[in-house]
Amino acid sequence: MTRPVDHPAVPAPKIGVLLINLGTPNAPEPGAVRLYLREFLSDPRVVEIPQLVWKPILHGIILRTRPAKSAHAYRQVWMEEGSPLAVHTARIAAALADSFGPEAIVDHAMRYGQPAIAERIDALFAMGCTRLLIAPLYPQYCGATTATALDEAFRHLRHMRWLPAVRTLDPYHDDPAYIGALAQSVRASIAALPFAPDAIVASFHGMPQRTLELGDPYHCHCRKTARLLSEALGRELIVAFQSRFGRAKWLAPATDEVLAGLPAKGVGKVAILAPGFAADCVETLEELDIRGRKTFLDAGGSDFAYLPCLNDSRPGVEMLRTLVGRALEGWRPDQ
Ligand SMILES: C=CC1=C(C)c2cc3[nH]c(cc4nc(cc5[nH]c(cc1n2)c(C)c5CCC(=O)O)C(CCC(=O)O)=C4C)c(C)c3C=C
Ligand SMILES: [Fe+2]
Ligand SMILES: [Fe+2]
Repeated sequence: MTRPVDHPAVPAPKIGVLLINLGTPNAPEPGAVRLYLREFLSDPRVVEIPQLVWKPILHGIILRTRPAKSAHAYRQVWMEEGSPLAVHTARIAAALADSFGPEAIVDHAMRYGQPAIAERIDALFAMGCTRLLIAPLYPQYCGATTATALDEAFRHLRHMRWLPAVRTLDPYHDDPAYIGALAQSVRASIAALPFAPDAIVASFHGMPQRTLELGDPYHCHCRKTARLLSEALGRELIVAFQSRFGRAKWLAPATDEVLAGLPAKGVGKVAILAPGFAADCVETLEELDIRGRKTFLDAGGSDFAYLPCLNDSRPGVEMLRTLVGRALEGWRPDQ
């Protein structure tokens, strides 16, 4: 009879915190943008029309025309270190690095492109993490963002023999820590402006109206964020939805139409923020700060300010420290 062998000393469990954002091209060039769009727009969580109908449109039209147009947009906002979304997401992860004790490793991944979710889960596991918090950096839940990030993580976990214990970060659209961070950030940005805005616009990324009708909570989450932020600021916010894509009806009102209509309503000075984006990216910096500004000024507005996302600002990082810290409760021996 063989005697059971004692298991070698098991080290204290380590925690991996994996922040996930959307992903972005490697370069502001049509080829790199095409690769990125092909992966992103082939995801059935993002484009919810039958693949048999969608694939010929994607490959026959979109991927032939959009990469050059989008590359132009990316070029205008590209930073020395890379795409703004990648740069800000990496900075957020770096700022959180030592926040949860020596047993926790903070890392980041992208749903599309690099660093890939599978690769970072493997790296965390190789570093000894037997507990994993998957944290999609989307305050408002949407199938097209939150769910697909989680899908991808679980798809990879399926192949692992020895699974870590897994938790996921809740959407945080109505969390007082998030609303407080937004309010603090907006107040500070507005105090630094050379003008007092007549109106503040909260612009969220849009999605098809049909997705709302199918039961996705994203629209309700956006509305609730805006209501709570408006209460915290003690002033009205105009809610709008940007980044319309394709021919279907998207959530209304559209940000560009709202901006074009404000001067005729007596709003000459406007400030705009994008509370649904954890990090500034092409959608905020090019679509709002460059194109939105032009739309508003061309329509007769006199002053326009784009208020930056939370990024790795002090209130933004403090907010994530609170949310992630709470999600790790009971896992950290130092608590
Ligand atoms: C923040 C939430 C987001 C939702 C909801 C969302 C839905 C969604 N997006 C598209 C199509 C595109 N989005 C693009 C860029 C983009 N989208 C988000 C976030 C959400 N998208 C971010 C953070 C970014 C920026 C990426 C970057 O590299 O900086 C693009 C690519 C840019 C372009 O070509 O215009 C497309 C296309 C759909 C169809 C969709 C559906 C619900
Ligand atoms: Fe998008
Ligand atoms: Fe856009």
